[in-house]
Amino acid sequence: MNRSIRDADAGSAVVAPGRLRQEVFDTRRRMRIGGVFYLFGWTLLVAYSPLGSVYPVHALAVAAAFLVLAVLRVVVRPALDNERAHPRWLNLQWGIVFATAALWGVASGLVMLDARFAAANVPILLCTVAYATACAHTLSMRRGRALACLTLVYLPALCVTWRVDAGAGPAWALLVYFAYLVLALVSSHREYRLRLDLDEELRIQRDRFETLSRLDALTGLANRRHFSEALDAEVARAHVEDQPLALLIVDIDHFKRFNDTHGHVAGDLALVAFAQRLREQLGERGVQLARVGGEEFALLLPGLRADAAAVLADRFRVDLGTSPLPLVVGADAVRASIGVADLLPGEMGEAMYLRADRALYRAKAEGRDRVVCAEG
Ligand SMILES: Nc1nc2c(ncn2[C@@H]2O[C@H](COP(=O)(O)OP(=O)(O)OP(=O)(O)O)[C@@H](O)[C@H]2O)c(=O)[nH]1
Repeated sequence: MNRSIRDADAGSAVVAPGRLRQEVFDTRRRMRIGGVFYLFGWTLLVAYSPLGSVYPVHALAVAAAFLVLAVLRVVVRPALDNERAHPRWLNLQWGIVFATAALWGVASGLVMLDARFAAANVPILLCTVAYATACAHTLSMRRGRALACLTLVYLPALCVTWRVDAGAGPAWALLVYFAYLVLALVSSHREYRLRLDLDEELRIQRDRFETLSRLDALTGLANRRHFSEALDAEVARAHVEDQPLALLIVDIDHFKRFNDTHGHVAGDLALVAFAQRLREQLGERGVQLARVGGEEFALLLPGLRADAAAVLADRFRVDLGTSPLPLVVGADAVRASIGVADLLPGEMGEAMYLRADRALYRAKAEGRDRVVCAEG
């Protein structure tokens, strides 16, 4: 898991989509308003030194650049649903942040070098320390990039302080604080990665539970809950595309007797073998094969009318007799009754299911081991 962030830092796109999406979300949230503070800091040092009157055009140009960069941070939005655009957006956003940090570092360093603007030194140092601290704590999504930002903001002021201050005390203090910031960045990056790992683990668990909640544990087919949703979706699609849709409900005959005679375990194995036979013979034709009850299965057949679906169903039924399921020695061949319905104009999935179920009921009532089509 950790590899993905390292890869991302190296510019590779090998990052799990969920993680990348989260990183984009965090980057947006953490970087959005940061540019405004640089503009504020620059305004402060222009206001507290003669910089504005000595170099009015330069001072204004730098302020305009900070303003543009601050606005860009806000207006360049990520398309959260377009995962392929995420790496590009991240690079762009980091580019804006690098430009802001470099502009602050160079501009503030040059101002500090000029003795005429000494009054600006204290605001510059305070702002520099504040921005660097923010870099270390809020840009921890990418360690390397955040370190580069931190250095761009901090290093010019540190170097100039070292040069102009005879006692070097403030420079040492700045250096020690820089070391602290690097350590803080490393630690907050580790915590960030840990959080991503936990989030991803939770996402995987949630997806696993979601899948399990839609599966029948015994046969591995979809369960009734999943089938009901698929039925509604297929019915809606069939209506929109004006295509036929058939539904089979397949029920094993006298399964209680089978259980009573051969035991529940043999019954379970029979259900598994029955599901397997359905899968092999009808699974390819149907979009959705599910176990919807104890010994009851359902299958949707898009593009088929009831008569064509009944032909398939009867072939399956006859095959159960001619090629019995491989079951416990001595067990009679498992037989099944099948109800068939096709979609009527404007009909809802529930109503279609009810008609197929009634057809199945008739098949049972008429003696079992047969296919009956629903009345329209
Ligand atoms: N072994 C096993 N039996 C199950 C399972 N689920 C349901 N059954 C059994 O399936 C039987 C269904 O009985 P009935 O509803 O009377 O149906 P039937 O005996 O097949 O009779 P008809 O459907 O009318 O032909 C019951 O005995 C249930 O205990 C299961 O997961 N495993």
